[in-house]
Amino acid sequence: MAASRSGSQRPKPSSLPGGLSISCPEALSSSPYSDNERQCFSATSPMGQQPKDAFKKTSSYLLRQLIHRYRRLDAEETWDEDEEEDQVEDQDESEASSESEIQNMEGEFDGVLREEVVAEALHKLGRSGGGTEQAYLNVTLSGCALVDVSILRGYVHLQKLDLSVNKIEDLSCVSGMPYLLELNASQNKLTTFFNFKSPKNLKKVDFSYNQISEMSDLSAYQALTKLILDSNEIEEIKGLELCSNLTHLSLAKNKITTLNGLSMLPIKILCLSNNQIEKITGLEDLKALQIVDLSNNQISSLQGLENHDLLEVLNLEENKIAELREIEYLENLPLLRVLNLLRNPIQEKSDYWFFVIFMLLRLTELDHKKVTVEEKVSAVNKYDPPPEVIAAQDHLTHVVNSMMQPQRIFYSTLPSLDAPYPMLILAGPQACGKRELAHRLCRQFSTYFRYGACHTTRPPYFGEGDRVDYHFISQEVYDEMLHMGKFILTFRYGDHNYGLNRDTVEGIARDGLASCIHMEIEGVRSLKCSYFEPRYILVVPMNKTKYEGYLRRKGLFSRAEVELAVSRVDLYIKINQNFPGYFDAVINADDLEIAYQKLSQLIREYLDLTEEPAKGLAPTTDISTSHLIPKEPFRKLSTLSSSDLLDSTDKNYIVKLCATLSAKTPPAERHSMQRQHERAWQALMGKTPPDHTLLFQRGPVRVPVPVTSDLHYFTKLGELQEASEFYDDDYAVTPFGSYSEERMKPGKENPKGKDPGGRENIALLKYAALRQRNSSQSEKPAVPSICRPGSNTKPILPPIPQGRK
Ligand SMILES: Nc1ncnc2c1ncn2[C@@H]1O[C@H](COP(=O)(O)OP(=O)(O)OP(=O)(O)O)[C@@H](O)[C@H]1O
Repeated sequence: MAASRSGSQRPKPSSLPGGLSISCPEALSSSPYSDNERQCFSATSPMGQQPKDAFKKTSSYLLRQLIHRYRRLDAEETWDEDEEEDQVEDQDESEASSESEIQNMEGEFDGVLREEVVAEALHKLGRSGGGTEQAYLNVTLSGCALVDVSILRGYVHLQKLDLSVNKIEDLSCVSGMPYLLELNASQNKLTTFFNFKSPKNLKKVDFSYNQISEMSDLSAYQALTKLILDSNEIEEIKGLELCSNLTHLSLAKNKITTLNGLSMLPIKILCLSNNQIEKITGLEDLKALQIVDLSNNQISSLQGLENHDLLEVLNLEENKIAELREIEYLENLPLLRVLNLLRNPIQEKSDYWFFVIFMLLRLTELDHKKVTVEEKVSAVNKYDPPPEVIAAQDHLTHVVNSMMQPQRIFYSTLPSLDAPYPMLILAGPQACGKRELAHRLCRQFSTYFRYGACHTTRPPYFGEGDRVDYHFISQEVYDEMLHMGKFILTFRYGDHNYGLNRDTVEGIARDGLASCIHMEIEGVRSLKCSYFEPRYILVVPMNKTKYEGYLRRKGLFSRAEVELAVSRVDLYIKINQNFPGYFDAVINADDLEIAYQKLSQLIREYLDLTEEPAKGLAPTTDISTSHLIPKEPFRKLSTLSSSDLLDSTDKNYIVKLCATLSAKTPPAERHSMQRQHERAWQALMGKTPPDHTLLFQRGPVRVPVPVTSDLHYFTKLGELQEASEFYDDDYAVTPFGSYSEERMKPGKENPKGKDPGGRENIALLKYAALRQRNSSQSEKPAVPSICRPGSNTKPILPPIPQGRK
């Protein structure tokens, strides 16, 4: 018998008692032996020919064992770790009921493990630890109501021992198992901790759901990799110092208050949920931590987690974390992907969700919810918006603020067939000389440009003139202007606000001049969101050392201001490199004189002031403009060649393209726009049109209309011409304004006597019929109102023509 134990060999019955197979047929089919094993066993074991009466004695134990196993298999199908507690309860109930069943069948069980039961529970035949024999390596005796398992002491080849869900108080039998690798003694009645001589290679131990109250020295268990001690009564972590292979430690549902005794361990998975921990101290040296569960504790700060670079999953559900700033401790954890902060006071913060996502952009799951890309983008836009978003927000603010004020027509928005209102923007870092360049340019080309002084809250430097360089205003005035929608764009630089006032541009536009303004890149970005389409010239010092020296010598700026300005040089150069065409031209500001010559040359080209088109940007010495013959205030872009259009680096491609396309606008459309333009100017000059609409007027206006029947001209803007097409004169009289319904009747004579035979009326009827047909075929065109209500009110803003926003 001793030989059979030491070999972990068990007798294999050739047949089971008949009564057993009838009462529990599934138990037989769930027997762990394969045919192969059986053959193997009978071939190697001297116990293979066990006498039949031995089984009669043990049949009741086998029955117990099989019923337990049957129930366990049944329960395993629905096993879920999250429901562990419930399962344990169910299992307890199941144990109790199976126990009573058995007791009913065979009387009281004394809890002593017998050899026959072990024989049935052995499985996994393999080479023994010594490598010399075939032996059963595993035994599963879970849920057998065992109290005394001392018989196992002789099973020296066991590698895996499952004694879970029993009533065991003493595990000293394990001392006789030198090859044991895994021990599951969960759900027993153990009060002592590892009270057996250490199996040298013991790796995984589960002592959960026992009554252990103290951890003892485990220095003998150096091979230990996984230790589960959940649901005990442990108050202090200790004895683990020499467990140099321990990677998984679980001490959930104990009475631990501090995280001591864990230093220098290679723990990757640490579970300390449902304890009484208040501070995360003592984890500093656990550099391998990957998964940490500290849920259901009393933790109020995340301090102590900031250096765990390998941390991937962190569960802090149901703690006392209240402040958003606590998230900063997790900010630099590069691998953190899953975080649970449910049921913490921090959840009540209004910014909680997006703030945490923003701080921990690598998260894939927060509070059991997947973090989407859209949420990450929103979080970034909220807390650290990219420059484009800042510019869009700035633009939006000014549009909304200005829309809330009474509307009026702007000179700078007047429709034009050729190009939008001309503006020149000099962009570059602070004090690079762009302001001086702008002033010189406006002096030289004073019939074309005027300097547009921005508003600023900064005090003037010595020598600066109010309204000459800036409009110097107080913060209160600035705020007031902002709320009144006065600005086209604003920008905060250093401690001061800057803004481009719409009235500044309007004043210059009213005088028929182009605006020349200098600003930083933020202003450029915001302006690019608007309908303005200026030319942007980048003025940037290429020699940073020289630039820095110049700033220092100026004596106006603090060290930090100088550093900021110099650092922005690279920003400008980078933008110019990364976004070709972002600036229409770039001028090196290292030498301001050369820079000005280049600028002036460029402007003459733009204005088409030279007889010969400029070849390159070689500096010119004579910059007097008296000999120049300006053809037009701004060169007609529609005359540009296709090579001009392809050259998008130094000219505004879109403007040229639109201008070229506009050259192909049908004549009727052009006439309509001309009329619009004319009307808008009249309105600006204070002349209120007699009718509300710009297109249909009462007074006859002579408009050249080509004779054609092409219905293509039936556009909203060309409605006037639609009707005119039914006349064959070159010049038609716009009819609607002076026609009453009475006049529309066929046969009625034109009061001016110009329509013999009612041709005009017929034309109008045809037109009405065509409009009707047109409206039923496509989108509904607005039927021209002959007399709109409220026609004596102020004119509305004219629509912005194609090519503009
Ligand atoms: N409305 C604006 N939007 C954006 N940037 C602006 C605006 N107004 C001024 N700036 C820029 O803010 C920066 C700081 O202005 P500051 O008056 O201190 O410098 P500056 O002496 O005018 O510089 P520079 O001589 O290069 O024009 C300058 O680069 C200026 O061009």
